[in-house]
Amino acid sequence: MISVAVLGASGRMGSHVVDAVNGAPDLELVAALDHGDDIAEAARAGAQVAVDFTVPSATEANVHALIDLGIHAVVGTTGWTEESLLRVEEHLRERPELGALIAPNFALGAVLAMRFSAAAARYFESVEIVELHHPDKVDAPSGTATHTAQGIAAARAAAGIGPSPDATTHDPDGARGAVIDGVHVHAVRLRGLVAHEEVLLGNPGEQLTIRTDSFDRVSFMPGVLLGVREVVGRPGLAVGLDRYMAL
Ligand SMILES: NC(=O)c1ccc[n+]([C@@H]2O[C@H](COP(=O)([O-])OP(=O)(O)OC[C@H]3O[C@@H](n4cnc5c(N)ncnc54)[C@H](O)[C@@H]3O)[C@@H](O)[C@H]2O)c1
Ligand SMILES: O=C(O)C1=N[C@H](C(=O)O)CCC1
Repeated sequence: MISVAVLGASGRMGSHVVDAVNGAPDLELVAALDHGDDIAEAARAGAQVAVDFTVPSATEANVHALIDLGIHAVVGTTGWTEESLLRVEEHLRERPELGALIAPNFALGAVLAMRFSAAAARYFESVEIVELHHPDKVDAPSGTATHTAQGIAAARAAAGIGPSPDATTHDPDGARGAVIDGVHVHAVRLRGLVAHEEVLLGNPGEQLTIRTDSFDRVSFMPGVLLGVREVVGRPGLAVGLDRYMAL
């Protein structure tokens, strides 16, 4: 039995995680904490793993606190940077028995879409990303789109491919979107959506579209539970659920 605490337990994702943990025969929910609660309560309750679905401004501090408390971390909250990930990696070296999984998207379809996009990237001249989410989301572009762009850019760089062609010289209103590692990312916020992403890859005369849709937050739960079960045996930092999957 793995004892689990949930941080952000009252939120859209956290409340689903509470239900998923309660429904798993091999997991026990020992703490459901939200804003204003003392994170040390997770340790007092005996948590081995804490799942963090909070806010980008709080998640890094939560992970450092969990490491100090001797608790493995499974993190879905977005907003991570190369620098904040490095700080966690360094902190974990002080506690070599602990693991932390930080994953921008736990939906299996999204994990595969990120992998497929990186695999396809070297074969296409042009690539752009459109991410589409519910309008209550506080961050843009999405963590998933950022991670997807980084994977695509790394694959293109490794293959010696230059930037996507783009003749734009006049764009005073930013219509070409954000640019992450050279990849244009467009963010849509629309009532009715949950979490969606399209990767558009173009060549002369052809297009490949890789699309993933989460229609319901239950789609993230198998990945979260996989992370909880695996993190206890995988010390160090892992970024992306694919690190725990045999892909
Ligand atoms: N990785 C994934 O698969 C995935 C999926 C969906 C959402 N997300 C990300 O998860 C995060 C949460 O999304 P959401 O839709 O559940 O947001 P939400 O606003 O519904 O929930 C966030 C919760 O965190 C609480 N909170 C804020 N600061 C806290 C703190 N310091 N300690 C404990 N709780 C705190 C809030 O009170 C709230 O209840 C976002 O960053 C989002 O992008 C990731
Ligand atoms: O609903 C959100 O917020 C989501 N956030 C993640 C992201 O930013 O990529 C994952 C999808 C849902």
